[in-house]
Amino acid sequence: MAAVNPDLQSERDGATFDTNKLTFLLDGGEGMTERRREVEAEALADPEVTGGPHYHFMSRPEQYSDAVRKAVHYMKQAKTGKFDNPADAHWYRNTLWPNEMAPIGLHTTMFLPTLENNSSPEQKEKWAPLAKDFKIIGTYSQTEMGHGTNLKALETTATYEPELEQFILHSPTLSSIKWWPGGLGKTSNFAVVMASMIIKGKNYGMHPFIVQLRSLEDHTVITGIEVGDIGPKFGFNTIDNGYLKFDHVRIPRENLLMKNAVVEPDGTYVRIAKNEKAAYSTMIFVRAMIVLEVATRGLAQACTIAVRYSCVRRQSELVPGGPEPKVLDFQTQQYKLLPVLASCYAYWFSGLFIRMTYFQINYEIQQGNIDLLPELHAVSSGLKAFTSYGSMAGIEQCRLACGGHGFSQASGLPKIYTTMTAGCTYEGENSVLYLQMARYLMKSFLQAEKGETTTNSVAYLSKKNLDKCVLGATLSPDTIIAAYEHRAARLVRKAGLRVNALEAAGKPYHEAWNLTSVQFTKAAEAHCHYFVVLKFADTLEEMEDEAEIHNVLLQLFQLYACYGITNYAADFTEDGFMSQEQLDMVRLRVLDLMADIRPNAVALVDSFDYPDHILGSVLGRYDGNVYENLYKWAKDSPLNKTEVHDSYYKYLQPMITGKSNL
Ligand SMILES: CCCCCCCCCCCCCCCC(=O)SCCNC(=O)CCNC(=O)[C@H](O)C(C)(C)COP(=O)(O)OP(=O)(O)OC[C@H]1O[C@@H](n2cnc3c(N)ncnc32)[C@H](O)[C@@H]1OP(=O)(O)O
Ligand SMILES: Cc1cc2nc3c(=O)[nH]c(=O)nc-3n(C[C@H](O)[C@H](O)[C@H](O)COP(=O)(O)OP(=O)(O)OC[C@H]3O[C@@H](n4cnc5c(N)ncnc54)[C@H](O)[C@@H]3O)c2cc1C
Repeated sequence: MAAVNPDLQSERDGATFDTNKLTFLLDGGEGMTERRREVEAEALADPEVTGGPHYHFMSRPEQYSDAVRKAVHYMKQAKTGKFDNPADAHWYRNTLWPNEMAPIGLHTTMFLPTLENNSSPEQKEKWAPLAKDFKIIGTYSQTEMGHGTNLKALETTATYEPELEQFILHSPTLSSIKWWPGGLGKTSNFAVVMASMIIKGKNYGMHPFIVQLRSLEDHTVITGIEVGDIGPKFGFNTIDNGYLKFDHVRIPRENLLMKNAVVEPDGTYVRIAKNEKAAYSTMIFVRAMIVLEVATRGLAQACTIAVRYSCVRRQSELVPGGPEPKVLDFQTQQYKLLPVLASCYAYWFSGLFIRMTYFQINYEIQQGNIDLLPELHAVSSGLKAFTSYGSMAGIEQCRLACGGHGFSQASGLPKIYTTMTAGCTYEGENSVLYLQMARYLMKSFLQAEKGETTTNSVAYLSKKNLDKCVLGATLSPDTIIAAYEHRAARLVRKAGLRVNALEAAGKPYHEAWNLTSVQFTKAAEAHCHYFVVLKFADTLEEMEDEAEIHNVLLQLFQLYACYGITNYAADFTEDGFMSQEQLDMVRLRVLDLMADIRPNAVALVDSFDYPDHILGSVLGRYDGNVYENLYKWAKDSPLNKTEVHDSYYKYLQPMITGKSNL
């Protein structure tokens, strides 16, 4: 390995804590880190993983094709049973497709989980092994050209015919064509298709059906089905998001996944699930995973790149006539990057929390206890929206902080951004998810107004909140949490009271709701902000024995919280809760905290522990040897393969010389 750039080495030498120990905390324990590193090291040593063509120098069809090559490599490895632990599979995939979507991504994240969680025991026994062994490759096909959000309006029909015990799948309109499912266009031969189930003229709403799309022999499309790729996108170009149209395609009754509802041979419909939204369960799972796996990790990579580069890049003057400083020594550069880095840590701890909570509550749900489903739905929706919006803005901030070189694909940042930002839309558009959280907040507000106790994430709504902020210069976690609680409770209450007032003035509830939805979206955001602050504080409380790490995490916590207060100052001050003096103090503390964190900035991003291959960035290389590798990158550009490009002979030469050598 090349020598490390001394400007980065000096940062590492000056760190006040052991990065390894912080990595253990982020991974969930030393054993988890060791295992992740083993899996990554094995993948990195494999030329099938690292040795393919250069991602950025391929056309889109080449990018897709190379991603399929990798998919086959992955599936061969998986078939040996080496990824029986889902976490191992996950680390391997992240190394194989760094910031790319695998053509079989939906197979692993939604198709298989839907088969496992929505099938009857017999169906699970039949389908899950086929999917696990990649004998069939599937996707999750729900969204249509006309509707993604409003699932009640999905137009694809599955009409039951008792005589033959079959469902007939049909796409009755242009807008009913399935549109967007990942891996649908060219890769998958099966899909879970969400369709409105009709029995004897009655529409029972969206249900999951397993449907074969292509021959298992030669991949030709099944009669009555039309399927294809939807074309190039803002990102996600290694995956064939697709369209799918049915023309009266018959499938057996048994292809309705029957864990939550059964259709008997004579067409009798029997609901089994206690909650009518049981068919939405895979979406909850993915939303809960997006927080850490998509939003936070994307941001962590962008921070790694921008912070390292900011310690390698020297520009301008700090001391008149003095040497050019590292750009991270400018306060404005710290202001661009360090609050973003703090938010990344904040999201990380919320991500760990919601992942664990998902598995705990889902276990309860599988045992038949659905009491906590509304809480899980609300928190996973809200956190997915809050963290993906925050990461989207944070990654762009990181790109801006890298100046001109940030705009080059060599920075790795455009790829990280376009892949991550899709997470603001898929799996529930963010405003729509905030409004789901808002429904929960409205209900909880009404409970609190009645004097009932609210619990879990909304416990603060029925508590007596402080009227005056007691935040002082020590910035204790308790006083910070109290301030965020006050803000969220006030915004929820204000929105709730407005709904009530509009209704009292004669507006129907739906109109009162729509007229309050901007306020409610802000209330939902404030609630999520509070929750993320709370989970960060909980993490600090649980790890008090690691003094050096605790110190630096406490600084990050304080920076995250203070920066949030300065950004939303009106929310904290307009009702007189926080005084102008307190706000001024918080603003100054942001600057002081940045200075405190600055010496550990590189160590804090090193702790995310991303191998260079995953970062895919010339600017963020671990060794900091940026300039020589930027030069190499440019020389590798396909446009430089010949001294004179073909376009000269085609277009320029005839214009300049009046003749053509072609
Ligand atoms: C190791 C592993 C790593 C993994 C690593 C992951 C990587 C990850 C890569 C991903 C790769 C790309 C993957 C993209 C894949 C797609 O994008 S798949 C398509 C996703 N589509 C969506 O998310 C659609 C969004 N829309 C919806 O979810 C619903 O229609 C809405 C917006 C929630 C509204 O639903 P609705 O039926 O109109 O319901 P609504 O009348 O609003 O509410 C009725 C009641 O149901 C409740 N409700 C609504 N939804 C739910 C629910 N899901 N559950 C429970 N209750 C619910 C409401 O709270 C409400 O309750 P009440 O207030 O009445 O008590
Ligand atoms: C990269 C990517 C991958 C995807 N993968 C899959 C997949 O594998 N499988 C699959 O089935 N789908 C997939 N999707 C589809 C995705 O789930 C939907 O696009 C998403 O749920 C948003 O729905 P929509 O497109 O209908 O947006 P729309 O609902 O049309 O959103 C447009 C605007 O309308 C607003 N809006 C809509 N309804 C409301 C409301 N009730 N209140 C207030 N505002 C509202 C939204 O906030 C938004 O601003 C994917 C999408 C993308 C971009």
